[in-house]
Amino acid sequence: MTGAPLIQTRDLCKAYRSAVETVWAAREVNFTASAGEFVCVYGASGSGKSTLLNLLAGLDVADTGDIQVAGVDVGAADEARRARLRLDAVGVVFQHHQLVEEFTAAENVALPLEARGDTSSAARAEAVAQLARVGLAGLEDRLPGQLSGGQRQRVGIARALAGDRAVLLADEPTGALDSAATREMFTLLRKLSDEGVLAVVCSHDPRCREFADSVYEVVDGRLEHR
Ligand SMILES: Nc1ncnc2c1ncn2[C@@H]1O[C@H](COP(=O)(O)OP(=O)(O)OP(=O)(O)O)[C@@H](O)[C@H]1O
Repeated sequence: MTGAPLIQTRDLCKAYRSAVETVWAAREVNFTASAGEFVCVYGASGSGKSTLLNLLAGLDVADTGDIQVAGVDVGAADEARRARLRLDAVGVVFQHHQLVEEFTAAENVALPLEARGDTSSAARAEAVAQLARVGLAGLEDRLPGQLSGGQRQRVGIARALAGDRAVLLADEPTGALDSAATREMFTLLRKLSDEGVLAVVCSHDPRCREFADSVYEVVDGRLEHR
């Protein structure tokens, strides 16, 4: 299922400059992706995958070019507006789950909801629903240390999607997982896309491409459709 474009970039460029060199981490990136799409992005180490995700998430700012995400002009948005975009529409997960170890699964998922002003009972109900959606019903009150690596990463996905966020940006989400948990993670991401989520997944793992609707390679900052 694919629908309206949720991400559109035009000629996005980002360079990192030091006294000795200029590294083009994004070069004229033109990228469109829609609701319900599972996009796999791969590329050599240092090619610019994380830079692209960080630009899409508004965690980093492009030098030139346009970027629209969920109806927001990210290039024109200030830091507060970009943070709000992440709370409302764009969830991000990384290789390491970045859960708060002292909080239960449900408390972790509730964090962004409480940050945007939901009451604690509404946040808890939504957290329980999101945990069920990622296959963790019944494990809401476990601490991260009482979950497997794959389960912890699922909590991270539930947290990223909590509040009905439509875009999921995942940077090497299976990098710390074994082979079976990796396959389960891609199966979950496929299911979420089938439910309407736009998932943009940077992954070295070739199995990611089997599950994706569209596949891109980043080569020296350029995004090439495969
Ligand atoms: N904050 C920064 N300052 C300077 N250079 C940077 C910075 N962030 C990234 N780079 C450089 O930009 C290029 C792209 O980096 P990026 O992390 O986006 O690549 P990547 O494809 O995600 O790599 P990996 O697979 O190793 O995570 C690399 O040459 C990197 O060294």
